[in-house]
Amino acid sequence: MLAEAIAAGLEGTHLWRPRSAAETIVDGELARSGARGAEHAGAERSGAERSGAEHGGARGAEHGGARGAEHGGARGAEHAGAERAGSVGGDLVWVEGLGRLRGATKEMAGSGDVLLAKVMPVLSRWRPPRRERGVVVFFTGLSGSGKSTLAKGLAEYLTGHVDRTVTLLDGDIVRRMLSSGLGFDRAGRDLNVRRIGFVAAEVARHGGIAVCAPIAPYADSRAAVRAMVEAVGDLVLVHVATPLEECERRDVKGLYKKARAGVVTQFTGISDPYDEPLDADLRVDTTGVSFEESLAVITEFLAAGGWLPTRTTPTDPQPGG
Ligand SMILES: Nc1ncnc2c1ncn2[C@@H]1O[C@H](COP(=O)(O)OS(=O)(=O)O)[C@@H](OP(=O)(O)O)[C@H]1O
Ligand SMILES: Nc1ncnc2c1ncn2[C@@H]1O[C@H](COP(=O)(O)OP(=O)(O)O)[C@@H](O)[C@H]1O
Repeated sequence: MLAEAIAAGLEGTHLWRPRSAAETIVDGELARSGARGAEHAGAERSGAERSGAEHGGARGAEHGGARGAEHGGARGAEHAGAERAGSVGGDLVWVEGLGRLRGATKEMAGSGDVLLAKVMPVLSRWRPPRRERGVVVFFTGLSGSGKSTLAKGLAEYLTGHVDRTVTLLDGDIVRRMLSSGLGFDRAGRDLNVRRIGFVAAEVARHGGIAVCAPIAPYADSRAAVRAMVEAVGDLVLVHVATPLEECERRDVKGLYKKARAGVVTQFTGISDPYDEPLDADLRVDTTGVSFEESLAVITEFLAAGGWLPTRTTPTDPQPGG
């Protein structure tokens, strides 16, 4: 009971959620067996279902046809297991810690209350509930997929609705201010993305929200970012999975045309690789979907995951409004 009391006391009941269908908690201990992952997705899923988006990946089916935004892909059964263990804020670490704590207190009969009073402040500092925990929303995707538009929209939305600092680290801005001089070869991109991860992790360390939007084409660099961020807070990886054909059709900056002509070299998707993320927390294809719809999918995901108060989703009435 002690562990449950601590989780409840922290308003952090979400922390009890196993991260995938393959992981569960049995009597306060972490086990990898089965069913509870999907069960826990229920409450989180409802908001996104209202918007016709898919959530809580164990189901895996896409709503709204080919144009629908797909949700929670990496939480799906296909990604269950090792890839997810310890990710999304390292909740398993938290759960395991509480499990161990619970085991220890069983041997200390009668001392639970005293222990609770002592450990609560420590645990609270170590792992605050998600609404207060630093979080990095990291968009990745091809040029023209919609990263900057969505990142800017999300940052503006958060600034207006959440009482926390919001830092926008857009790819273009970072390239000018933080990574000027770096090229688009592998080493340049890797360093650029790691720098973004470092700055974002510092924001998260102090309880803020960082919204990042580089292409971040390499799995290794993204993994390094995840490690940096999850040491201090949560990472929500959003794969803006707009297909190359659509990005090229948009050709917002005319770079695809130049890349096809060989004027711009090492262009992601044309002459340089993009590693499709296998660990994305959310996957959004913006093809034929309005900006407002895509943004709502993201804010609802964040609200359902406990990072935002549920009432701040764009479709819900706002205080005073
Ligand atoms: N060779 C090549 N490949 C891809 N992109 C190129 C290239 N050269 C310039 N650009 C422009 O730079 C923007 C991508 O910069 P990023 O810092 O996000 O890239 S990376 O994460 O370091 O790979 C990218 O911006 P977005 O279109 O906003 O993604 C491009 O406009
Ligand atoms: N649902 C959507 N979400 C975001 N952008 C969209 C959407 N639908 C169309 N777009 C358009 O796609 C383009 C994406 O450009 P941008 O945000 O600069 O992409 P990136 O930063 O990935 O290079 C913009 O012109 C934007 O208006």
